Amino acid sequence: MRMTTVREVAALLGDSSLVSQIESSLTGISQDSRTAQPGDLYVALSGSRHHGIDFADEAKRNGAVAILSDRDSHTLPTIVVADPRRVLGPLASWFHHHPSRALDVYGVTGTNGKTSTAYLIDAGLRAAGVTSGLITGVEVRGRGEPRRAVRTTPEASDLQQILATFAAQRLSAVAMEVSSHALALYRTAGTHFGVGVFTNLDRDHLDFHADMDAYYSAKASLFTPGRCDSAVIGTDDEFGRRLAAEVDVPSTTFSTSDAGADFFVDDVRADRAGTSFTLRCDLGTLPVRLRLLGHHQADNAAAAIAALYAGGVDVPSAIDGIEKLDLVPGRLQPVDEGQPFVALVDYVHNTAGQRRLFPYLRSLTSGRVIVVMGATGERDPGKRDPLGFNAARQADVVIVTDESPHFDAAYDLREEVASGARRARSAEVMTVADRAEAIATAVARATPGDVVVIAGRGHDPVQVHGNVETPFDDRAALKSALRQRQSVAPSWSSEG
Ligand SMILES: CC(=O)N[C@H]1[C@@H](OP(=O)(O)OP(=O)(O)OC[C@H]2O[C@@H](n3ccc(=O)[nH]c3=O)[C@H](O)[C@@H]2O)O[C@H](CO)[C@@H](O)[C@@H]1O[C@H](C)C(=O)N[C@@H](C)C(=O)N[C@H](CCC(=O)O)C(=O)O
Ligand SMILES: Nc1ncnc2c1ncn2[C@@H]1O[C@H](COP(=O)(O)OP(=O)(O)OP(=O)(O)O)[C@@H](O)[C@H]1O
Repeated sequence: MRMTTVREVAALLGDSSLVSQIESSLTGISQDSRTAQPGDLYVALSGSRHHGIDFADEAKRNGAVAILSDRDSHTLPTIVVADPRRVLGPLASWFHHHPSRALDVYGVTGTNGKTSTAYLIDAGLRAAGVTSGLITGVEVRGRGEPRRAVRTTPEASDLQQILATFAAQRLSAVAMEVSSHALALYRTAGTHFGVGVFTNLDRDHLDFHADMDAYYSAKASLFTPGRCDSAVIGTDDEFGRRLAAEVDVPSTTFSTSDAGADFFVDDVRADRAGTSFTLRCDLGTLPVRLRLLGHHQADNAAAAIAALYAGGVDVPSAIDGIEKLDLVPGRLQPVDEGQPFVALVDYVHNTAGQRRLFPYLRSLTSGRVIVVMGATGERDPGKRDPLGFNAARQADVVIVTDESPHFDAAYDLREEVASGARRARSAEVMTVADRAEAIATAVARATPGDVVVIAGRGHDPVQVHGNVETPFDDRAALKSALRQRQSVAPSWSSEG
């Protein structure tokens, strides 16, 4: 991608006089009136609920000096362009002196595995001596204190600010998640990716994308020549195979099923201690032993290794770091209070994730698999029934509870999931509205040798009812329930 000059920005913005006029006074770019700062250009976007221009007065009160929008405003000097959302990213990149050009940016997209793969890439970079920043739905981590993430992929103005901070901190690389929302909403426009990774694609987010084709196209747009130098593509599903056939940038494939892939994952073994596999590639036959749990982490590790190879990183050193990664927060995270059964927290929230997760859980026990689950509000209603059905087909006890209803009715969410579970006619199904109580119920029902998994929220530190955020961490709640049960039954005598 060519460097964007003021002239090119003016072309983007269509009004060079105003650009040069504001350029000297511009000290920031914001797309939210509530967080606009003195000296900001406020980008008033048209959205599904509001038009930002309606908040121009607030932006002005907060010190904004000009507006960029698709319509004029009498509140502040306004640059009018046809599609401000498309312009925002390149403009923010220009404003921050194109930070992504000063960093090796690894972008990971796909339905599942984005967070895990980003953490694995980061671990591999650090072990290979490459200073790396991390931008995931869990945290944003540079050299300073990590910050809790607000989005899986930050808004365009925030993203460029973060990348500029990483460049100023003299980091050499970034591993980041790229959500399909971010791609569809041009949040990563203006960002240059050295390596783009496509993990997999299956049904999710069809509340936002019109259909699977639109979902695929959003993901595929990451791998556009000029925006992304090389692609690493998982070819275990039809969309990955389609992308590998269509992509116009140099690409590398990884697979657990196709021995002809550039990186072939063979002989995967997953137990309670970790996951081992053999990676066959032109570097040879590489044995890999992860501390991470679940067969699917072999897929993510292969994606990370292939990405680092494509990025020119020393692979043996990178593998050493990947093997030492203890945990991806909230992804099959064990909670152990000495109980005689396995207790895990996982972020699985779609049927593709369940299809990989439940066989692993089943492999850990000759006893029962007890799952606590629900569905988040304002997300793909069409997946709720299948989530319940699929869980009940593979678990023995399904306890349906609240996740974050947002403005959806919590009772309806639970009933949609529970009716799917009951339809499976195979597991014991119950609904417990209060999440802490649901977790305590699972712990109370568990007997020695069982597996308990608290699914759907992973690392998520808050539950959202309406617009009220209440702190709630599944890992802490599970720990508390285990301690509570031990306190009343120190011998863990079974109540199941
Ligand atoms: C579905 C989605 O992603 N929507 C995003 C989209 O909202 P929108 O276009 O509907 O915007 P809107 O709410 O109508 O507001 C229009 C404009 O007015 C601005 N505004 C609004 C109110 C105000 O007081 N002041 C103000 O300036 C907003 O910042 C926005 O620019 O643009 C907004 C700002 O650009 C985002 O905040 C908003 O993210 C919402 C909050 C969201 O929840 N997004 C989630 C789904 C998301 O992005 N998730 C992905 C991962 C996938 C997942 O979570 O399922 C992620 O990358 O995090
Ligand atoms: N490669 C994979 N294939 C299938 N399922 C996976 C894979 N990796 C992880 N999962 C499952 O999906 C869940 C989410 O994993 P992860 O957070 O790494 O992916 P993600 O794409 O970032 O998810 P999200 O988009 O919700 O942030 C995990 O808890 C696990 O159950």
